[in-house]
Amino acid sequence: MLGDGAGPGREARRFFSLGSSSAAGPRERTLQAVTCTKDATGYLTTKEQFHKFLEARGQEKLSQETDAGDPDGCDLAEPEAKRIRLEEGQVGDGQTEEAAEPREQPQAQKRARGQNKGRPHMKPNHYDKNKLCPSLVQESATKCFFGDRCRFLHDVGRYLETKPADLGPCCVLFETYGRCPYGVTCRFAGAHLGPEGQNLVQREVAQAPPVRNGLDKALQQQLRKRQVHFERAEQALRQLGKGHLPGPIPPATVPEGAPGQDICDTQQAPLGPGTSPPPGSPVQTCGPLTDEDVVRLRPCEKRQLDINGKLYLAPLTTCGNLPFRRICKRFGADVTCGEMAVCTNLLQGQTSEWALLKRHQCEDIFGVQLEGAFPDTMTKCAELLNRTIEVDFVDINVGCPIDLVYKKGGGCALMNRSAKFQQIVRGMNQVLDVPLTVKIRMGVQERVNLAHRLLPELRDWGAALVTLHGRSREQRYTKLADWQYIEQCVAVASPMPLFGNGDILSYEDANRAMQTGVAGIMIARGALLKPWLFTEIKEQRHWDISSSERLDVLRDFTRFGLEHWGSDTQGVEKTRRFLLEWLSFLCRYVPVGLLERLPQRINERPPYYLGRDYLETLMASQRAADWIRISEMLLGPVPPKFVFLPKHKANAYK
Ligand SMILES: Cc1cc2nc3c(=O)[nH]c(=O)nc-3n(C[C@H](O)[C@H](O)[C@H](O)COP(=O)(O)O)c2cc1C
Repeated sequence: MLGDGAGPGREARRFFSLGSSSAAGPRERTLQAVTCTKDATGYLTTKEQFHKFLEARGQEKLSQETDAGDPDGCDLAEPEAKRIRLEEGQVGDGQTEEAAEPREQPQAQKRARGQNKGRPHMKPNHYDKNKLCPSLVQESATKCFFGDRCRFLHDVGRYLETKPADLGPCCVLFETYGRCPYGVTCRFAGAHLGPEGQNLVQREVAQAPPVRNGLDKALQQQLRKRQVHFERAEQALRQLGKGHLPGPIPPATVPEGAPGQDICDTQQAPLGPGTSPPPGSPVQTCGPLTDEDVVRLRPCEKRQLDINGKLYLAPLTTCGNLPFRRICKRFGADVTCGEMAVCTNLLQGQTSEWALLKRHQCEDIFGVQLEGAFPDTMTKCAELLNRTIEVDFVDINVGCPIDLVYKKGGGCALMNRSAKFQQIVRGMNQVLDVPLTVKIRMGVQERVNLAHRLLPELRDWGAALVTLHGRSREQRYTKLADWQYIEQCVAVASPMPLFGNGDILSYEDANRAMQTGVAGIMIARGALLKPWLFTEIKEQRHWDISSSERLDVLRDFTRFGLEHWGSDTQGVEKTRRFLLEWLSFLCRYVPVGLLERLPQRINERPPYYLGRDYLETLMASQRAADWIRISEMLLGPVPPKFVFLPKHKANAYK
């Protein structure tokens, strides 16, 4: 029996078997506690007993349960009214599908799906009423433009009187870059403030900025004023409107019949008005011409995406943020993708949407994912991204089940709108210099599979790769992914590579998946439950990771988070919220050493169990208050009146 070794929490050791309940079919096997160590309270099978036991051991009682997590044609243009805004962190797929729907019905009447509605919404500045004016923090800023009307403090002394205590002696930004841009507002400011309160600079910032794909302020202005021209997109859309099915337009367009004529590299071209030369005038060059400039690219000459056999970390709204992806990269993820971005929000220059495109330098094969329902906005957005960001591929989310997206014809709905779907794929493909990939589901309704019919079409439309999530929209996470169907689809997609996605939580799952003939696998919840899964797959082993090693992983996440979101109060609290969202999934991991039979399966619901030490027990708790406690170990005490309810019902097993 595994997990039988001695350890500090020996008396609390539990063993679990992966038995099938008599009523359940082979697919609905549950995790069952088969052995419990007794203490005065008897078998620790209930929450109350579990708490009593902890109390008896002198451990602090785990906090009370919150209600977090219930266990369980030719028209190419997007109508203005249909433009949508997803709330920050709303999922593009997965379990929070109703998060943005209007509340027409009382909560009780609705089917409990995988998201927590009515979450307390905190404004970002909620914690920092006594904020210091940025003009006093930013080194480049000289004076406050708002003068007397500025609502922030201008007296550093007064600010310091109310500023909460430092959270630690070391500032990650100061340590990494030799200076902390948050200066006196940093929650670790003691590490870099001089005797007179001046912000110290240790050394010059030598390395290139690690995060790419930021939104340039000038471009944002132009987007907001709708001054950006989309020449390639418009050309592509014109052709599509006429019923032509064109191939990709080369990055630098050459007027017909004028080979060798001067051209302007669109990558370098300014984006605003006046960027296009007046009609009839020769197109200007920005540098010497290459052969590629003067010869049209054929589809086969587009940049290729060769990720066969690689481990692909799925796009994960809210949870798949840049700090989390850095963690997964360190554990061996090969391919990463940004969280789903709404194309209309990108076209409007929304800062929060553009933040989803950011790429860390460790992300060597990186793509971004777009959601949209109309060829014009999707094609324009593709052109915009082609000119402005560094990516290896662009993915379209045609698996998104959320009603808000679906009802507007996006996400999964595109699988039933093949004319629009085709125009989107062809239009985007035409303006992108990087490969276009598509993520789909089996279909929309449970017993009406569409993927096998769409895959040959997607191949003809020019998709470089498709990922198939082996479930329908209707199914959500209620049943296991259908890998048999994925296997059938491999042949029809060929020679286009097909990645398979669904339920991979161990190297055995990964091996089985690869045996279906897919080009590679995409991992979503498996990475949230145990980001070291990538190592397990690569090293073909189960890793009985200790609770202190897991805490180190979380510590790294908070360091990456502070680097990414900032080390001032706002950055700390943002890091905490994303950590808490992740913890709502992490708690589902059952340590290898406690399992009687390996491996853990993703649809198995772990019972209440005791870990081999206090931390392991705490990490297994499904209570938001215990996740908060873990966050406090890493980021200090939460602000007064802090509340947290996860967006995703991570434990929505069915
Ligand atoms: C929290 C969460 C967020 C997700 N966000 C996205 C997303 O933004 N885009 C997307 O295509 N799929 C998204 N998905 C779906 C996953 O990428 C994946 O297709 C699905 O979870 C099945 O894979 P799994 O069984 O490995 O979890 C999300 C899933 C979860 C659990």
